[in-house]
Parts: sequence; C-alpha cells; structure tokens
Amino acid sequence: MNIDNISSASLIEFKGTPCLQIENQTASALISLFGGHLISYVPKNVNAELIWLSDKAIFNQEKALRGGTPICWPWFADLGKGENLPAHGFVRTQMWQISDISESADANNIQSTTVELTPNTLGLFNVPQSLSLKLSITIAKQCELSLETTNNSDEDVEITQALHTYFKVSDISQTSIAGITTDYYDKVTNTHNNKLSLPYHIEGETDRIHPREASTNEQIITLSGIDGFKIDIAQSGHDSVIVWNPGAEKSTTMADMEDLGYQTMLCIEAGNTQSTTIAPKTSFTLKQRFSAKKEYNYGDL
Ligand SMILES: O=P(O)(O)OC[C@H]1O[C@@H](O)[C@H](O)[C@@H](O)[C@@H]1O
Repeated sequence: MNIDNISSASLIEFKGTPCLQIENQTASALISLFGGHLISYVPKNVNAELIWLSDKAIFNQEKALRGGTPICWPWFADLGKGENLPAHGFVRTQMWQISDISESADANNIQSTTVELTPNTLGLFNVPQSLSLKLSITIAKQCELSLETTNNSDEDVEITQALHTYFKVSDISQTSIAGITTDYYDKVTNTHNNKLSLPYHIEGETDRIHPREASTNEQIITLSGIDGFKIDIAQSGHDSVIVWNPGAEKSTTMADMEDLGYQTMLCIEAGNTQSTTIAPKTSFTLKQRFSAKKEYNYGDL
C-alpha cells in the first residue's frame, strides 16, 4: 500500500527487516512488518521507551522477535490442536502487509496515526481459511493494539490468542503491579488456584495466568517503580492476564535474551487462554492500550 501521503509514517529497514516508522506530535513508534510486531513506542509526554526489545533479538525473518508485542494467534502457547505446532501460533513468524493507514486529530487538534495490518498467510496447520485477522495499531498519547478475528464461515470457530507485550522497566525487583488480584494458574509449578500476595512484585521466574477481574469491562493494570513514571495498561476482550518474566536462570538458557535481560522487562499479556468461540459471520476483538504518566515526588511540586 502507498503511504506517501501519510506524513507521520515512513517505511524503513531496521536490522534488515522492513518496518513502519511513525513519528507524530504525540509519540513515535516502530512496527516490524515481520510479525505485525510493535517493537518501539515512545510517548512524548515522558520521552521514554515503554517497550522492551532484547538486544539479542534475532532479526532473520524466521524466528519470532524477542520483545515488543508478539501476536499470538490462533492459539496461545501450546494450546493449538495437533502435534508439533509452533508455540503461540503462526502469525508472529510471517510477513504482514499494511492494509490501511490514516491520520486524524482530536478536538484539541492532537494528532494520531492508525495503521491496519494483515498477515500474508492464514489457514496454516489446518486452521480454517475462512478466519481472517486484522491488527490495528494507533500511535498517539496512548498506544492501542486491537486484534480483530472474523469468522466468515457458517460454523463456530474456536481460538486462543494473546497480545504478548514486553514492557520495559528500570529494575524488575523494584517494579510493582496493581490491578491484578485474582488467584492464578502457575505454569512454572503447574499448580492451580494460587493465592496472590499483594502488593504484586516479581520474585524469580514468573509465568502466571490470572483470570480477568470479573467486575470490569476494561481491566486497568498499572506498573510502577519505573524511573519517574507509571505505565497504565487497559485491556478488554480478554479472559486472562498472563504475567511472564523468565528470571535469572532461564534467561541464560535463551539464545535471544541477554543473561541480565530479565531485570528490565515484564510481560503483561491480554489473552484468551480459554477457548473463545466465534460464531459464524461475526468478529471478536482483543485490545490492549497503554500510556505513561509522570510520577511526581513532593520535592517536584
Ligand atoms: O519463548 P516464547 O515462545 O516467545 O514464549 C515466551 C513465554 O510466553 C508466555 O506467554 C508463556 O506463558 C511462557 O510460558 C513462555 O515461555
């Protein structure tokens, strides 16, 4: 698609991979067309990177990128039906194309840029061809990712999925998470109904699936303890929040992660880990939106 008339967007190569760079009045961002994968988001109000990308991420257009927002679809982790399926589905490891891009301004004339992306190939691994997928990313004071699955067939289709965002934190041992309170399934110990001790801090390898908070349409999760600002994450359409940090030992076994990489990242994922049924001729949307706000000390006032 021709993006020449969109002044806030340009196509560039980053580490040999085609990417869409967005720079507008409120933020800048980088989206890899391999994976339809957000790899950078810098809102101007804090002028800091919110997204963690591994220095050792492998940009060979085959392996999923370590960091950013991998799109896990049409299954999360190993929940695909069948033998020898790739973890987290097959769209994070293929090229996507830009299907639409637009700029708009709100009532205060604050600019935003929205890009729509679609994966090049669907219907792999016996997944029905009749499913279609569209990712919209809006870059503004907030970054919004919206993943819409449409079932064009005459039968129900079941999927699992996740927007698997790696947030950049200054020091994982000082980071706290608010807005998640539910008992969790611990993937590290394979145990259910674990009680959370609050405040929520990460201590060692963490791989948890929390059912979403029942009483909210949109679940708001706040990360604090980051140098000078907080990150607010709003999620909807999800049934679970996945919290993942590989911890010290596992980091050293991962080829695309620095040994100390775990100290500056935290995955907060909007997911559907229970089977989600999409009725014929309907669409289902999973969303995650995030922004940063400055934290003031009394001394600053
Ligand atoms: O290494 P991958 O396939 O990108 O997955 C990273 C992690 O993704 C998380 O969503 C899973 O809960 C973890 O179990 C997994 O280790």
